[in-house]
Amino acid sequence: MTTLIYDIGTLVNVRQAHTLLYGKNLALLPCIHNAFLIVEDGRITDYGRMEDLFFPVTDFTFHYSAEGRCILPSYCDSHTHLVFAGSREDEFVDKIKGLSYSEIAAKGGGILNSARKLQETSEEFLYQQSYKRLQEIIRTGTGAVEIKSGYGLTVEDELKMLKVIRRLKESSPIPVRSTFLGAHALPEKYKDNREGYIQLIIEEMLPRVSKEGLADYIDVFCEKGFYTPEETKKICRAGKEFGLKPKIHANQLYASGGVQAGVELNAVSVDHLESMDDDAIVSLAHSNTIGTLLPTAAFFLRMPYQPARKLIDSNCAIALASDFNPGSSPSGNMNFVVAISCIQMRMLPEEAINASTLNGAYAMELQDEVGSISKGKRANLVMTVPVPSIQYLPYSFGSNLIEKVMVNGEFI
Ligand SMILES: N=CN[C@@H](CCC(=O)O)C(=O)O
Ligand SMILES: [Zn+2]
Repeated sequence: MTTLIYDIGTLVNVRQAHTLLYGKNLALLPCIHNAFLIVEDGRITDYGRMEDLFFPVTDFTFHYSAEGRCILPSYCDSHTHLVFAGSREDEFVDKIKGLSYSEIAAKGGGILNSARKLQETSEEFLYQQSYKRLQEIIRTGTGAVEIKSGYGLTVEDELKMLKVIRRLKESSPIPVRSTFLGAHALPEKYKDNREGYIQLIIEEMLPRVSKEGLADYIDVFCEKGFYTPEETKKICRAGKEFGLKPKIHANQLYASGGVQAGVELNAVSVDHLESMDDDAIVSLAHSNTIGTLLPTAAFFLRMPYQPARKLIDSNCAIALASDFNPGSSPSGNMNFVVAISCIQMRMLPEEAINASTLNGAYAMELQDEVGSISKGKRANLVMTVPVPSIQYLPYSFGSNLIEKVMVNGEFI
């Protein structure tokens, strides 16, 4: 089945060969104006300028005129917790009344609140709720996603979450990557026995996760009041023994050494980065580890935004992700992530698009499948409504500017 899309106003992020984009290269966004795109059996097979399209449009099984609209690769959302049970709007109201994220966590809210809800929820119901969220983010333009466990916090409940992620992988039309986050918080039962819970993760959870092939990555919430850099390294090294590469939560609330721990572990990514000191920036800049910024978490928690400009100007490799979760970012809408990155973190629109597509794909090791308009990659694309320019997308935040979404070569 061959599909031609012609009269594309701007075909965005077109690259045959590519590498992870560091520093100033993040601003280089290759585009073709007045373009065509050919898709065969779900994959991109050709593209170019309209004047170089030598076949009549009627030669193609399906042919659509984009009538000047833009086409971009779908978003690659490399950090979510979209498998969760219920919502936490009561905490949202507590935050409005002035309680901090740490204060809410200390009074049994936060991650432990979601863990209690999840433990009481059946695998089937958890799957149904999560499947709806997955469908919703696909409709808003996400074409590949990473999903974490971490609201189970017991052997059986962590496995339950990971099995739900596996079912999503099987039923999802877009690629899904799975991350084991047993070390997301310290369960109540272990509050005086940290060592005991870490032992449970390493000796009981990890072997089962590995035996059942349930995860691609290992994550730890490396933060004051959660897990120390030393504990993070211990857990991630154990994960590596089982073939799981680290992608960790670092420097969200404090500059607590998480970035340096991630770099030392050769993590695929260190994520959050609201609280960066010079040491952490230098460490990240001299590494192959991607810094994944989650600006909607900073927005929702009213925290300082990630120092995106400083990170890019220091030559770090930056990705953007939604952090979709019930506590600190109850939205998986990557259009808003891109807009807020430009508005509040002073990223250029070109940088934000690259960081949420190609670099996001690298942050899930899916760069050969998705993240750019390249021959051989999946045709996971978004078509905008008529817009005057690419810069208009983050500028006109809040409007739905996506007219159509293509997944595996089909408009959904
Ligand atoms: N920071 C740690 N984990 C999530 C928040 C989880 C929650 O509050 O439920 C995050 O990435 O923001
Ligand atoms: Zn997170």
